Amino acid sequence: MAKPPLDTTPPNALDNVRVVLVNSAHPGNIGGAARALKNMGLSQLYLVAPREFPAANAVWRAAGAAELLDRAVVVDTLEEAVADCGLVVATSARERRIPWPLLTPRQCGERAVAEASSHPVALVFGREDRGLTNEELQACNFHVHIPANPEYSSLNLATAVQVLAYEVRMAALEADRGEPLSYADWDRPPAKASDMELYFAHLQQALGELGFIDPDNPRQTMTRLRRLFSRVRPDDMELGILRGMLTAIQNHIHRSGGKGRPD
Ligand SMILES: C[S@@+](CC[C@H](N)C(=O)[O-])C[C@H]1O[C@@H](n2cnc3c(N)ncnc32)[C@H](O)[C@@H]1O
Repeated sequence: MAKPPLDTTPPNALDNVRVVLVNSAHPGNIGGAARALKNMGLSQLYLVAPREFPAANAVWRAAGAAELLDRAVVVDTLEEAVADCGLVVATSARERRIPWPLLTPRQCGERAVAEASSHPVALVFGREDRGLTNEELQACNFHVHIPANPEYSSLNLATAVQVLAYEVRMAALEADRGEPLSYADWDRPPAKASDMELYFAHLQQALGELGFIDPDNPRQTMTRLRRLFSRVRPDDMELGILRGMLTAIQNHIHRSGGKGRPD
């Protein structure tokens, strides 16, 4: 009897890493991404407002991975897709004006696997024609750029998914061999993406009341603060402390009947 192919899948290591496709235009790419995921032992596919889905072309391109399409989670916004995630990594084919903390694809795979044992991890991919918006990128902890030919660096969407899914699998196989990853365990889980969004809204409101920013026109200040906190990645308890501090500042402002900074 023929031996079954060697199963090198690390148990459970990959179930907590999801791939999020934002506003994909071509169902063939969704199918291609599903196939890439299944080839690499990943299974969680999230679709943010796909232009055409379900679609026969997606099933055709998915080939033997069509069940991932049946189980795909379809949501309206990126915020919903990553709400419960402790680590959110955006992929981008080009550099942005305000650079964000950057990971190589290899570091991304290692970090995703190291963190997936304690909380859901999201890898976010953009639209075929214009990638992710700056706002979407700024909702993520890290950016990953696949160092392709600088003269032609934009990969097909499903191909980009394949590259990162491969790195996640390689990191999972390394971890399974017991080779230590360079991330120390933390005593608390990192704050969830949805809690970070509530924090940023609270911060903007408090800084507005303080007179530090114009609430209607915060310019780059909020973006830079977002980047700062994305870099720090507070845990859930630290975020609670930060929100408590904001509330105390707001109470103080309200008690003194006005803005913090004299006009
Ligand atoms: C065809 S690309 C979008 C290209 C788009 N014109 C742009 O400038 O962002 C579709 C998606 O694939 C991923 N991608 C393509 N090339 C990439 C690269 N070199 N590094 C990281 N992600 C890449 C990103 O998620 C990107 O949003």
